[in-house]
Amino acid sequence: MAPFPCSARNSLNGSWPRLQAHDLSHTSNLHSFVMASAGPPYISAGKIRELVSMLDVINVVEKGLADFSNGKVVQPVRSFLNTTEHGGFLGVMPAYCYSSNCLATKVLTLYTDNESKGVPNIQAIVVQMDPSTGSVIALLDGVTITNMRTAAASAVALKYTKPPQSDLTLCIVGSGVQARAHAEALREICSYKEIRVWGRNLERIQKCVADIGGDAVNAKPYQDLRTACEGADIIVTVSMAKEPIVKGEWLKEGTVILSVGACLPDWRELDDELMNNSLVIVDSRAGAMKEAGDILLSKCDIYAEVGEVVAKGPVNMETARSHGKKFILFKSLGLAIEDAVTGQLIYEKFNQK
Ligand SMILES: NC(=O)C1=CN([C@@H]2O[C@H](COP(=O)(O)OP(=O)(O)OC[C@H]3O[C@@H](n4cnc5c(N)ncnc54)[C@H](O)[C@@H]3O)[C@@H](O)[C@H]2O)C=CC1
Ligand SMILES: O=C(O)C1=NCCCC1
Repeated sequence: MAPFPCSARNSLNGSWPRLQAHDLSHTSNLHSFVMASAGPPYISAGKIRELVSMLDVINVVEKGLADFSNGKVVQPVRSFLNTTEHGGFLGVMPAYCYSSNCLATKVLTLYTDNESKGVPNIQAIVVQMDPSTGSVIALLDGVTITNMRTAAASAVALKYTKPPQSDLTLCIVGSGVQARAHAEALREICSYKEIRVWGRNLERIQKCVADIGGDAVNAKPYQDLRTACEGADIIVTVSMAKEPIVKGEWLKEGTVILSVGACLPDWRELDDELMNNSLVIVDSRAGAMKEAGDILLSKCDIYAEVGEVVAKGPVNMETARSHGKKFILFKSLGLAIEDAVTGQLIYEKFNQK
């Protein structure tokens, strides 16, 4: 049955009035009563971190990506509108998947210089619905979900492309929110002899290094980007750059690049040499052909979707070399299904408590 009696919601203004006595006759369980009287729960950042681990999120995102590439997900390429006068964007990201029993939409805003205003550059809310009725079952903190599922998607890509050696050097390009989330998620997949963190501002790099775990995880600050990239086995780019900042000529053969920034068609983080020498794996071909500036402007080829790689098995440098490539690169743009499966997992754990 629906999680709340029809009469509990005011159909004119969509508000959630308090339960009326006569509604109880339609209400057969406590869950329905609570939903009807208080409206859908809001699951906060702190609660989300209590309910799910990064590994939990990596596991559901891996299945979500495989389902996506297998045609089991209904999801349009997201739509972005510009708030031109304020230099920002609003994005809407709906997804439905029968096999993961999830229906959700994320609404997000992307601004690039909110720091001076004391708010994050990316803000979001996830609206989770019951696929069988369309009823809203929860509102969830979308910033935490975005941080965790984005880093989880990169972790899935790394799981299927990781270099064979055991003591790896990870270079993180950017020292913001995603830098921290990626340090956490990528440590679930490999161990590192050094984690290099590059940024433009020493104080912020040092803060990021400390937040990641400092000496305990061999994290070190780097102020020169070329030095940070040279010799790295894995490079994750999580900056707000709009021009290419990482150059292919700096990298050693066999480097795995997880490219997370530059999510708009005229934004870049990586130069043409890097893109054209990489075996490129994307989260969504359709998304990449609309939004990925590094792919569109370098005119590089796309090898596969990461969900196809999950289904078929790991890709290594032998595959890359057989395609005439020196690097393996995952281009992440962010998919609504990643939010939907993560939101559903959090909602289910919330209800088990
Ligand atoms: N693929 C995906 O699913 C997602 C991608 N993103 C992208 O990841 C990137 C990082 O996001 P957050 O960590 O949340 O942002 P943030 O604002 O917390 O951090 C951005 C970092 O980039 C640096 N930066 C800003 N302008 C730069 C420039 N011109 N050159 C070099 N560095 C610059 C900042 O100093 C900061 O260290 C953004 O490009 C964002 O759009 C974010 C969420 C999801
Ligand atoms: O998928 C997301 O969420 C985002 N992708 C690109 C940048 C803004 C957030």
